[in-house]
Amino acid sequence: MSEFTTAFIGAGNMSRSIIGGLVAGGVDPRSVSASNPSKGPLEALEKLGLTELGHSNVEVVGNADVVVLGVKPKLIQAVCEELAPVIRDDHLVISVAAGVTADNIHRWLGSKGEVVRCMPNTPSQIGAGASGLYARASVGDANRQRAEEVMSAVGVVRWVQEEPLLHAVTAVAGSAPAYFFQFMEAMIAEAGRMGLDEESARTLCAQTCIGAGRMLAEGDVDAAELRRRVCSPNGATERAVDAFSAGGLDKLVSKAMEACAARSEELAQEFS
Ligand SMILES: NC(=O)C1=CN([C@@H]2O[C@H](COP(=O)(O)OP(=O)(O)OC[C@H]3O[C@@H](n4cnc5c(N)ncnc54)[C@H](OP(=O)(O)O)[C@@H]3O)[C@@H](O)[C@H]2O)C=CC1
Ligand SMILES: O=C(O)[C@@H]1CCC=N1
Repeated sequence: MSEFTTAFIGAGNMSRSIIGGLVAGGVDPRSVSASNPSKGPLEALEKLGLTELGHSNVEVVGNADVVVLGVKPKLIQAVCEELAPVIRDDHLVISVAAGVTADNIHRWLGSKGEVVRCMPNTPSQIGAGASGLYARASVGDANRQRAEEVMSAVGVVRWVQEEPLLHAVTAVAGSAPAYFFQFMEAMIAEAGRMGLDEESARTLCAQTCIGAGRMLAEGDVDAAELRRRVCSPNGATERAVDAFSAGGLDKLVSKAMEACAARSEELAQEFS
């Protein structure tokens, strides 16, 4: 990655995941700064080798080239207004907040900074993230490239040309690790009821999830065909897949993703 400095405002789950991924990927931790009101999250970052840590958002921005807004959506306006005096016109400001629009962020920053919205997910922490990016029309090529460079360092990136598509990115990637965790929780619990010890159930389940994900990501075969290849006619898998279909899995997934995207849209309205 090219040389630049990045300041994270808010050091909670998502910032920590991105910083963890950047550092694990070879970014010099001294080129990353972070601010947070409470000490706990900063102590976790100290363990990653970060030295520029503090409680003042303004001070932490210092001379950073890139500013990442990692606070909850309801705090974005206050944080932007606080940062407005130190944001330059050419600053790249990346917001990971769900919903909150790029135009609002730019306005709250005093109409300064080149604002890119990002919808990342927590697997960024291990370099296996999946992020959607959207840039305001005024963002120059250099900062578009830099935003992509930051997020590519922690996973795969896709640009969306229309901002509302970030709601879909939230539903399919930002929030989605939680769906898989919930699915795995249920699988591990059932494997336990069937008699497997917890460690074996967890290891076998997690590895199966990784393996299935990699087959889809790395091959040129679609998910439906990969599923069919596991289902021997009148075999064991078919019974499981039939049970999912009879239980309305497709509809349930649509309903869950629609609810997720709808909440993301609501956040955009609530914090405008
Ligand atoms: N978690 C996820 O999987 C994802 C989250 N996001 C987005 O990331 C953002 C952060 O979410 P997440 O990391 O989960 O939330 P967290 O609550 O884990 O982190 C938010 C952090 O912001 C800190 N904070 C509170 N007030 C301020 C302030 N005024 N200035 C600076 N920092 C402050 C909090 O500190 P303290 O605890 O001391 O109050 C906390 O550590 C949200 O906008 C969310 O929409 C996007 C994609 C995925
Ligand atoms: O739950 C949320 O609102 C955030 C956005 C995506 C993941 N976490």
